[in-house]
Amino acid sequence: MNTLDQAHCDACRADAPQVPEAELAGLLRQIPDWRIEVRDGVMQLERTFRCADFARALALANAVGAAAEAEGHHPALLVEWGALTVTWWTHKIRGLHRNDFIMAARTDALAATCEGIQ
Ligand SMILES: C[C@H](O)[C@H](O)[C@H]1CNC2=NC(N)=NC(=O)C2=N1
Repeated sequence: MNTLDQAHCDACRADAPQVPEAELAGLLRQIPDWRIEVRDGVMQLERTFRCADFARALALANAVGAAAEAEGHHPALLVEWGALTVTWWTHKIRGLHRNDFIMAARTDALAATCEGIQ
């Protein structure tokens, strides 16, 4: 079975189902460094990466942005000196889709290739 970071996003439709509660725990176990945030009733996946400086936070943001463009699924990115906060959710369904877990795993894989990122 494909691991999450090797999977690709489905084109997400407005009537796509959110990840069922029963599947959340299993998916979260594959991205243990991410946390669930709920904002305006919308469940989101979020992780802050410690970076050596602003340039490395920006470099990781650009790498995640390129992956997002390739997959047609986009995060919120907060770039700060020394940190990048990445937040994934599916706007169309105002919640979490499997795509968000795929892209969180892909974000971890990208961060692992960037030096100066923890
Ligand atoms: C038209 C475009 O493909 C869609 O609006 C995509 C773009 N990227 C997206 N990204 C995220 N996170 N959620 C979406 O619903 C979404 N929709």
